Amino acid sequence: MRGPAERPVNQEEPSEEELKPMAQPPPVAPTVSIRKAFQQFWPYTHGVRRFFVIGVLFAIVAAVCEVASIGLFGFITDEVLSRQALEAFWVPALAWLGLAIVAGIASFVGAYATAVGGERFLLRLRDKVFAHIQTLTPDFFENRRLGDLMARLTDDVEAIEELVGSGLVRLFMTIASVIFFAGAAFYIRWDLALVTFVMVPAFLLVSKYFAAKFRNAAARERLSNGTMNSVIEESLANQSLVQAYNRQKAEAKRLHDEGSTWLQANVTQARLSALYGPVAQVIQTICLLVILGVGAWEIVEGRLTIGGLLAFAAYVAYLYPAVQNLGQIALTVSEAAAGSDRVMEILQIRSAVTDRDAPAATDRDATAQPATRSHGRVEFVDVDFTYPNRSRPTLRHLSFSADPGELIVCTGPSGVGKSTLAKLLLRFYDPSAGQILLDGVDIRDMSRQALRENITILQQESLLFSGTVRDNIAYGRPDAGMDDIVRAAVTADVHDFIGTLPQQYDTPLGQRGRLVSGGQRQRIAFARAILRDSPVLVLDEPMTGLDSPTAARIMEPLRRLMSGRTTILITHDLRLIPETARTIVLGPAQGPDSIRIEPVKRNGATPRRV
Ligand SMILES: Nc1ncnc2c1ncn2[C@@H]1O[C@H](COP(=O)(O)OP(=O)(O)OP(=O)(O)O)[C@@H](O)[C@H]1O
Repeated sequence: MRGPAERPVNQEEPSEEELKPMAQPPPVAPTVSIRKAFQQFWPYTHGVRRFFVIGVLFAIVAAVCEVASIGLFGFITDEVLSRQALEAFWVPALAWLGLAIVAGIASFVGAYATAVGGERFLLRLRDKVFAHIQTLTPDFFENRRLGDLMARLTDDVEAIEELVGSGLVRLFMTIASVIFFAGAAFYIRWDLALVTFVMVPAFLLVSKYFAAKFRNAAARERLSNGTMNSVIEESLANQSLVQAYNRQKAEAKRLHDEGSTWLQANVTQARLSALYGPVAQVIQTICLLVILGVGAWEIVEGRLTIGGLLAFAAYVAYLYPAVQNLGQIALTVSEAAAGSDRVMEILQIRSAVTDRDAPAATDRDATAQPATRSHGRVEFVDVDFTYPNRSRPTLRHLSFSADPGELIVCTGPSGVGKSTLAKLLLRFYDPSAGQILLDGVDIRDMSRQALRENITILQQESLLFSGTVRDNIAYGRPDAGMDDIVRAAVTADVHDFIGTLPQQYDTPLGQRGRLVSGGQRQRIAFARAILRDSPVLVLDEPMTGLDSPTAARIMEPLRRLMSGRTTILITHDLRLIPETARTIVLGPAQGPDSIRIEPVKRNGATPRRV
């Protein structure tokens, strides 16, 4: 969170003063070219390309119909209007109507196919990016702001669709229109058409100038959109803290500041977009006037009919917006490139922890098999670990083993690495040195999925979702029947409490399960762990935040939960430690003897640390 607000916050509508442009944010130019961004995301269109092809083909049909209609208009002008021959009107008029209907149908089919292809592409790309993010270790999330990630998954992914989906279709359509209308203009009078083409480079230069500026503004807009989302997400997720500490105004100011940056970038984009149209319009008008002037002279000289001139002018009137559109597409694509840069960055991050492929596993241990249901023997063999962004090791020379069904208590001062031990066992990270074994197999030789099937972790804060009680208990075993769910709830001593809820097992638990108390959340989490029924259990401070009566109440369900499972109980709370448990006392990782295994802990005495 930021420091205290530096200037008073206006909680009403932002004043004119506040809406004045703030200090210009540093330009954030995308680091990838449009071509590279396109190459990166084009493969994701596999399976939907046919929609884009249909979109382009039907748009071309519509453009051909328009070209033919204009030809008919010229014909009607010369053959019907100039000669006042009404009988010659009906056939071209009917043909024109037919062309208009065909063009209408073709436009509809083309636009619809493009939209379907674009939406499917969006769905697929978002799924892929989300699936990729889920392969990354918790380390990635600890270093990122969730709101920004959400913006990348929604707005930025949408922008990419503009690049490789609808934007591409529009590009082809526009190029086809330029070719047809220019071809028709050349067909009528090639020399006059050449005059009109003299102005085309002016369009292209203007577009290039605008696109470069637009791209810069778009990159800033994408960035501030992500930051704004982060502020909203953080602030809403921590509302109780915000309100308890009277930080509403400061939070509103944070959002306002980020919103102002976003506003600036958007206003710049809108200004460029709005300016491009009139500038192009002026160029277009100059061209039309040149054509009319030269055309009038040609008519006077008898080298061109009025119908010919009107049709020619109409072709050019269609041609220039198409050329102008090319510039507009360049602006949209620039925006898309800014978004694609942010999505590509995420896709290029590789998880520090990966599943070994089969040959590598074979090199390591010819007998290694992915675990199905393990017996639950856990061994740490001389394990060292340093967090990626830290220079000092957190764990050094950690060795211990737990037999199937045994309880190992892990204690030691705060920050010494107890929770880290659990993260290593679940392969959120891999040790820097040493090995962790499950049933004698190095856990790096198992798939992460198989490993995690065998381990259930209960973290310091019981994490619940916003679904119902039933959904939350069945989270680790979605196929569980109601009987199993109820049995788990009874064992966790939470069934009676659930019976008092308005919709019993169908009661929604609210955002992060906040509609129930800490102790109730804890027991629901126990029921979830019981239902999952894995052979290894890691309990990270299961009593955190509970008062003595509540803690006493969950002791019995906790014992039931641990019974028959290899349990690593991380705790400072001596009430939890049974007489017979082996205790590991972690000390600061300064030397090889910093970890001590105490055989038995008695009389609630604190184990000594070496
Ligand atoms: N993702 C991370 N990146 C870098 N350092 C980390 C990370 N997570 C934890 N640490 C550091 O590693 C050390 C061990 O943290 P850990 O959470 O394992 O301690 P702990 O013994 O469980 O503490 P507590 O009893 O307070 O829960 C701490 O110094 C902590 O700051």
